[in-house]
Amino acid sequence: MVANRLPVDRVEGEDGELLWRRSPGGLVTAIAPVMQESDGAWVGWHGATGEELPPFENENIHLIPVPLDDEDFELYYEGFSNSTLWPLYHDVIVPPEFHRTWWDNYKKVNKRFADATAKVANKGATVWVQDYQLQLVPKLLRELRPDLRIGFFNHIPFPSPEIFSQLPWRRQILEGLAGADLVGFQRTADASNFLRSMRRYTDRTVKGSWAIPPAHLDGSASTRNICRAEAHPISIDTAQVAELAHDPEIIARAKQIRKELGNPKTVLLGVDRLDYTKGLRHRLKAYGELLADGELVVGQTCLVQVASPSRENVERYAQLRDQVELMVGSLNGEHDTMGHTAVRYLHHSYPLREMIALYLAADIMLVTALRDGMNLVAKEFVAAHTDNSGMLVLSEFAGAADQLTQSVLVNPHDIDGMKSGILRAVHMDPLESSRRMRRMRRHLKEHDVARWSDTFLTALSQPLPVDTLV
Ligand SMILES: O=P(O)(O)OC[C@H]1O[C@H](O[C@H]2O[C@H](CO)[C@@H](O)[C@H](O)[C@H]2O)[C@H](O)[C@@H](O)[C@@H]1O
Ligand SMILES: O=c1ccn([C@@H]2O[C@H](COP(=O)(O)OP(=O)(O)O)[C@@H](O)[C@H]2O)c(=O)[nH]1
Repeated sequence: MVANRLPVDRVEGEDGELLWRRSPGGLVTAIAPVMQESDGAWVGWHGATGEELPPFENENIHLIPVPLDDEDFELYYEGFSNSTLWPLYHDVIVPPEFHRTWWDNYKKVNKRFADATAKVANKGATVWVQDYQLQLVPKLLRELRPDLRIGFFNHIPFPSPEIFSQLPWRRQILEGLAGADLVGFQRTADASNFLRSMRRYTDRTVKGSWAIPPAHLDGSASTRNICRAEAHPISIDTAQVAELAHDPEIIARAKQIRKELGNPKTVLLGVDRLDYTKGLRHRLKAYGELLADGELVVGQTCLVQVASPSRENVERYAQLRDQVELMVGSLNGEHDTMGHTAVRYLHHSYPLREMIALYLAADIMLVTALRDGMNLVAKEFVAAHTDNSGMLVLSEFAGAADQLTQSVLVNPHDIDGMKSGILRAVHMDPLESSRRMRRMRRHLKEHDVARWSDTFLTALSQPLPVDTLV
């Protein structure tokens, strides 16, 4: 497994001691259980800059750290990955920036990951590269180690060719990905966007889900390096979430959370990295209008919004924090009473057990992303409600909308539509909500993260249908 992040981050404790903390985000949530069951190694960055660490074990996973220095952090991680690719791939919600120095460093760091992987992979091994930070690794790795079988999974959306074409290095990125035998995406639309760009910007021929390099000069067909693109929607460890949801301590904690909120009739919940893709401002606007209209009343309703810190030095993230905190302050100023609050805003990151307690404490989960690869929070909320209580309000622009079709689907750009969606969820007949939650939970039981990785790895191991392709 090769990913920008290892499952743990190196952080400093209060007394300056060095500690390991679980890394943020859904990629780690999904990959960690898969790797705990495997005897492979995980190559990735350990979250701190300027130190080289030897390989080590953590929670039964063999970890191989790849170092990043301050310059890599600024140019490769905050720059090209999170200020060029991230906004470009998420519908240009904010304008992507294109800087040649960032691109140069992205190439350099991708090479470092490819070298580290080439060094540790056994002969003929399967290597699975994760996400947009490492799109050049498949090709670099194939050049170094033609014996490997290489898969790639893109956790975020892949944009339409019209948007992707803005990228000055679009051809190099596509060729980098095409080094993989199989490129997986969250949604069918992402896979077809990728194949359309392959057709438009490389010399490959696209046949169905295959991107085939040109024939050799002697006219013989080129069977090496044929790449296939498919949708493989990621999921969660459904059984683990359900098990934690039955843990008496966690159930007690959920009750305590509701009590501390003043036992309102309806608890709404949002849990997001503080990211402009998550639609936090749109959500707060809709909620604020429902309070102003008198459709929801403080004391009877409370919104708990967890906004976990993310990419804090990137300007757009710092701006978003200011905007969200201004909105929360103003909402609370206007609608709070002495005893009750409109929004309980928490700029923190919580461990899994507390996350499950929060899901259990909530009646309605609000996932209103403007664009999101999958959104595992939506799936975790449904899986945690093993009694089929509660309801999920879900943006149609999150990958999870393809699977959680029994949720209340909303377009977060349509504030009136979102307000009606929230009210529909709040007032839904319990028989109907319970039927919908049951169907979604059944889906998640069958389609968990183990099935995701099995299906992907099985597809990756299949031989090429050479006769039909060349
Ligand atoms: O590593 P960070 O920069 O701190 O960001 C955290 C992760 O965010 C993104 O998560 C995505 O993967 C999830 C699982 O597939 C998916 O549900 C979500 O929609 C995506 O946004 C990012 O893709 C990861 O690489 C980051 O580690
Ligand atoms: O305080 C927090 C906030 C989030 N998460 C986890 O982080 C993941 C977020 O994944 P998602 O796909 O929803 O979004 P991403 O952050 O990857 O864009 C989920 O597993 C959450 O349970 C967590 O452990 N603590």
